[in-house]
Amino acid sequence: MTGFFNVSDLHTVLALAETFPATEVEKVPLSAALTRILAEDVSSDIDIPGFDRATMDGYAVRGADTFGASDAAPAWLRIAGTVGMGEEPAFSLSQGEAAAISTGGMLPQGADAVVMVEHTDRVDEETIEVYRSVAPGHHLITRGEDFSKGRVILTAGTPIGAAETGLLAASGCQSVAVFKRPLVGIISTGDEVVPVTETPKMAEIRDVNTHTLSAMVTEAGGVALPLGIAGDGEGDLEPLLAEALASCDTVLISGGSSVGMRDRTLTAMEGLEGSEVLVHGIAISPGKPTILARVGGKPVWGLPGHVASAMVVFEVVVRPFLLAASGSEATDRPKVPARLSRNIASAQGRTDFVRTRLVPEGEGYIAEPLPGKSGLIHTMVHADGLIRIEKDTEGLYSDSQVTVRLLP
Ligand SMILES: Nc1nc2c(c(=O)[nH]1)N[C@H]1C(S)=C(S)[C@@H](COP(=O)(O)OP(=O)(O)OC[C@H]3O[C@@H](n4cnc5c(N)ncnc54)[C@H](O)[C@@H]3O)O[C@H]1N2
Ligand code: MOO
Repeated sequence: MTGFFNVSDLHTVLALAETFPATEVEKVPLSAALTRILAEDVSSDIDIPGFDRATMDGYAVRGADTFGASDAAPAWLRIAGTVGMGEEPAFSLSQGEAAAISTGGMLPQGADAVVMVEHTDRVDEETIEVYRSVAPGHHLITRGEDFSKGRVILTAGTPIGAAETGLLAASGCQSVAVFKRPLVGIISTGDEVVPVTETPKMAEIRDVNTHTLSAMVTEAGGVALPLGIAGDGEGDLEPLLAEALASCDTVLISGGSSVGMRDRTLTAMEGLEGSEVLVHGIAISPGKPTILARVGGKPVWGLPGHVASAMVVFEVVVRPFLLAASGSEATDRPKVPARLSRNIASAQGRTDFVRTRLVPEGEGYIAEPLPGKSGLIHTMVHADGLIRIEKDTEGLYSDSQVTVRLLP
C-alpha cells in the first residue's frame, strides 16, 4: 500500500503558489469591475478635483478679511458676484470682497476660504456681515487634494470594491484591465456519493463537497465548473479529469486522496502525461491526505473526502493559490483576538486548524472550539473561524489569548 512518503510542511506547500502562472488579463467595462482584481496600475488623467471647491453653502472669501470677526464686531464684505454651479467664475475677489457660493462650486480667483451662510447676514444687495473668522483653506477641497494628475491611484493586485469603482470613475476609466477569473473544475469521487437530486440508499451519501467547494471557489473570485461524480473503479476518474484539464485553469478532486484500496486520485494524477506530483500529504490537521500535482502547468488538487477537511484544506491551502492565480495581493482573512474557553490538545509535528465559535464577552470574544470529526458538516456550519496551532506546540491552555482567523 502507498504511504504518505513525503509529508510536506504547510509553508513549503504555500510557497509553491508562485510557481504557477497568473491567469490572463481582460478588459471589462467599469460597471462589471466590482470584485475583480486590477491587473495594471491606474493613474488619473486629471487632478481630482480639478479646481478648488466649496464644501459648504455660503460665501467665498479671503480668510484674512474675516480675522477677528465676531457677533459683536462683524466683518463687512462687498459681494463681488455669485458663483454658478458647474461654471468657472468670470470674476476674482479683491480685498474686502465675498462671492455667494454653493457646496461644490468653484472658488473664484483670490478666494481662499468659505464662510458658512449661517455665520453671515445679508445687509443689502451688495454687502454681507460675517460673524466668524475663517482660516485660509477652511470649508474647501483644494485642486488635486484627492489625487493629482498622473499619480498612480490604484496598483495592480488591488481587489475592486465600491470605493475603487468610484475612484476609477473619477479618473475617467471606462474600462478596466483585470485578471480573468480562474475556471476551477470540481470532481467528487466515491461509489457511495450520489448527487443532490437523489435520495441516498443505505450506505450512500449525498455529494456535499461539490457544493461547498463550488461556493468557496466563487467566494475566492474563481468560476466553479462542477463536473460530476466519479466512481471508485479503475479508470472511472480519468475521463472527468481529462475533461477538467482541457477546459479549466485548476482542478479540484475530492475523496480518494488517502491510502485506502480504492483511493485512486494519486494514480489518476500520475497517469496524466507530463504530470508531476509536488505534494502527497501535508503536515496539517485536518487535511493530511492532500495531493497537489502540476499537469501542463496547471494545479490539480486531491482533497480529503471528509466534508470539513475538504473545506479547511480549501481555506488554508487552495484559496491562497487561487488568489495568487487571480493576481490578488490580499490573501489574509481578518483576525480577532479571543480568550480560549478550554484546553486544546495538539500533536507536535503538524499545524492544526481548530474550528471555533466566537461568543461575545464584554468588548471581546470567547473562542469556543467545536469538537467534532472532520466528516461532520455541522462543525463548519457553526464555526465562525479557525484557530491555528503551530506544529511545534503541544496544545493551548484554557483562558489563553488566541487569534481567530474569521471565516466568511
Ligand atoms: N488508514 C488510514 N486511513 C485514513 C487516513 C490515514 O491517514 N490512514 N486518513 C484519514 C483522513 S484524515 C481522511 S481526511 C480521509 C481522507 O480520505 P480520502 O480523501 O481518501 O476520502 P474518501 O475515503 O474517499 O472519503 C472520506 C469520507 O468522505 C466522504 N466523502 C467523500 N466524498 C464526499 C462528497 N463529495 N460529499 C460528501 N462526503 C464525501 C466519504 O464517504 C468518506 O466517508 O481518510 C482517512 N482515512
Ligand atoms: O486529516 Mo482528515 O482530513 O482529519 O479528516
